Amino acid sequence: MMRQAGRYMKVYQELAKRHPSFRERSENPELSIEISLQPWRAFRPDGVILFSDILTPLPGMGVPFDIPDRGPVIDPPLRTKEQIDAVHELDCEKTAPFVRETLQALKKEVDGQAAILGFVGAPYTLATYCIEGGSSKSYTTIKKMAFTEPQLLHTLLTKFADNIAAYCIFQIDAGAQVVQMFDSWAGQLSPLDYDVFAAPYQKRVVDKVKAVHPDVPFIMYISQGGMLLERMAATGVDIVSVDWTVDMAEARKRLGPKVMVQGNIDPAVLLGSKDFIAERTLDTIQKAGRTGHICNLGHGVYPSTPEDNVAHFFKTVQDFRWD
Ligand SMILES: Cc1c2[nH]c(c1CCC(=O)O)Cc1[nH]c(c(CCC(=O)O)c1C)Cc1[nH]c(c(CCC(=O)O)c1C)Cc1[nH]c(c(C)c1CCC(=O)O)C2
Repeated sequence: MMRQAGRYMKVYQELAKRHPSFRERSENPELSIEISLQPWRAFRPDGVILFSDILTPLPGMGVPFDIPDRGPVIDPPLRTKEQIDAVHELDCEKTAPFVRETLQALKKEVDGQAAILGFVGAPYTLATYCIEGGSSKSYTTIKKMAFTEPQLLHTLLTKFADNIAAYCIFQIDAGAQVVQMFDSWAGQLSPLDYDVFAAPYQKRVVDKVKAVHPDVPFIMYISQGGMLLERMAATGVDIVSVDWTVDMAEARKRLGPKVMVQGNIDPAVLLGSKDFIAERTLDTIQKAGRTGHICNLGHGVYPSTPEDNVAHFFKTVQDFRWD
């Protein structure tokens, strides 16, 4: 599951109290290995995701960030040509050796019993944080740049695409067997602008990674991406992460047999009864069909979810057999 190392686990919440800095939890291998393994030990999923963040490689490009409370803060935000020109090439080994160490340790610990997943942020979504200075509701600062100084934004997106491709390859070389790219906020663009500011850079990352590692499955996720399924597949990814804004049967029909899918149960379903969780999970499995489906939620587990309900979701999937 995405965000499986999630905030809903009590062992995680206790560890986070002892180590209140997110950057420490995600950049100290001892901690990030431990956190990554918590859900593996509890639920035995088919995949174990690196505990990290999409912003983690930014300091290595000259863009420091902090997560003082809930959301990320980038101060000063990137808004001028001088600042964007100063964004530099990412030396993964020099600036993010902890990611390699964590992936290597996970691979060893899990020992082939589950797939190790790495992940990265897509250029457009990373740019929203850098230009807005953090999370946003309306994305007016980045859109103003897109619509008044497009060349400036294109310069930044190109640098991010090349660095993120290198970072993806670094994760695969360190042991990631699947990679997922999050372009969480690309769905906030009109389709016209998505095709100019998001899609070409997603594709640039996918093409560069595929040139080196053609057989490593690549997953793409966009928040509220239901209307973008065909566009997501057109980047050349192997697996489209589907959220609950679209029915899984319809998603399969629209994507055709060559594209695999991940998803798409509403995480709020896990706030319901055990029977309800099983019913909705089986509905998704049936609709996705026999092959090419990673059964998952459409997004991360909400922090208020009882761990027992998460366990029931896993059990429902693990006990299921096609007849
Ligand atoms: C809160 C936040 C952070 N970083 C970010 C946010 C969202 C803010 C916003 O809505 O604009 C940015 C971010 N980080 C991640 C994404 C892509 C996934 C998505 O769309 O939700 C996005 C958009 C992946 C992630 N970010 C994280 C993971 C993996 C770890 C996990 O399983 O939670 C992933 C895939 C971890 C993360 N990242 C962060 C924290 C505090 C945590 C750990 C959980 C916690 O302590 O509460 C900081």
